[in-house]
Amino acid sequence: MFTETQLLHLPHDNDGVYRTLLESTKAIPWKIDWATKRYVYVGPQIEALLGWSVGTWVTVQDWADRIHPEDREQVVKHCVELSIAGVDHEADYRALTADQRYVWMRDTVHVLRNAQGETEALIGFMFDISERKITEEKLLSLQRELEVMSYKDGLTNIANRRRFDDAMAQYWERAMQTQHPLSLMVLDIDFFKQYNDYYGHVRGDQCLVDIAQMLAQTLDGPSDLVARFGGEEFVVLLPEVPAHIAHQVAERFMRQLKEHPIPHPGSPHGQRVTASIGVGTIVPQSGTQSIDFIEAVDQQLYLAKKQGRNRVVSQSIELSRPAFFAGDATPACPALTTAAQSWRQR
Ligand SMILES: Nc1nc2c(ncn2[C@@H]2O[C@H](COP(=O)(O)OP(=O)(O)OP(=O)(O)O)[C@@H](O)[C@H]2O)c(=O)[nH]1
Repeated sequence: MFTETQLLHLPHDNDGVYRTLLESTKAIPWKIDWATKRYVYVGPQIEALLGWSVGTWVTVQDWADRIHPEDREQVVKHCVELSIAGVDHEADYRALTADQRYVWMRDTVHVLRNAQGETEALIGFMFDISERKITEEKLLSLQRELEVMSYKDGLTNIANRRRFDDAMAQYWERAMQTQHPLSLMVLDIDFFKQYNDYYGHVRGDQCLVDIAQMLAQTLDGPSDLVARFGGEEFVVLLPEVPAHIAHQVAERFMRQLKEHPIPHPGSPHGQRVTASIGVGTIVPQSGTQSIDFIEAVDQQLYLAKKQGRNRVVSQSIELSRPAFFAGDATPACPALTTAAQSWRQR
């Protein structure tokens, strides 16, 4: 235990008013002599919070030893550096309790300096901030949950359009840097209006869920991304995948759809649900835009529809650079016709 001389000396505190005040707050006061790195005083509240008796706080080593190993190095370094520099500071860390739990603490430290400006002592307060940390962690996890939700399609549980747009921007940039191919599939369910008309919207929704799952199961690349583009249309991004493999992936999905038929009495293709798929592959060049690539692949989908549906149409896509790059009046993507757009508007 501390002897009376080791305890904090408060001038003009003959009746112990200041000490009583200090020791009745929830914040735990302490003082360290900088030359010896020994505790001169620790408020008795420490025992109620951490279980370590006042007498066990002898040197700063006792403090450091009771910091969570994951927090220790960074907290000690931070506090020592600022103490030497004579700068007041604070630190949050997990403190070990006598019964081997951890409590989140905030230490606020005031540096006392002598007439020469040298650090003489540290005084401060420890606060129990566990409640605040729990609330912060709950908020963080809610925030993460919201972020995940904001990237998911509510019906099918796969990625949504927002997630696709982000992934496309990222993969496009990477493919531009590496000059590796990037493939895209755009898939649209055939005669889906008739499916809804025949079975109703609830069964229609279930069909979309089944197609999304089947599509997700068809993919095996670690960075492949399947997303619902909107309505009964899906997109699949295949980074680092050349044209012939992308075509094979699309055909694999078509086989799945055939082997696990979803009845569709209104469809001329075997009275089962079928899909049309446009596939495109590109090695992006500077000055080209991902939106032009998407539209060019969309045009392959349009061709698949036009040629009778229930098929895959693939093409390697080369985009012209926009006029301001090429220095002439060539449109950004001459391959794009308005046909794809007019089909889309139907
Ligand atoms: N159940 C359900 N239906 C949807 C959803 N989103 C879009 N649809 C329906 O999908 C149908 C799409 O119809 P169309 O664009 O004419 O396409 P289609 O009948 O599949 O014809 P083709 O694509 O030309 O083969 C419409 O009836 C929409 O109501 C959805 O979330 N749930």
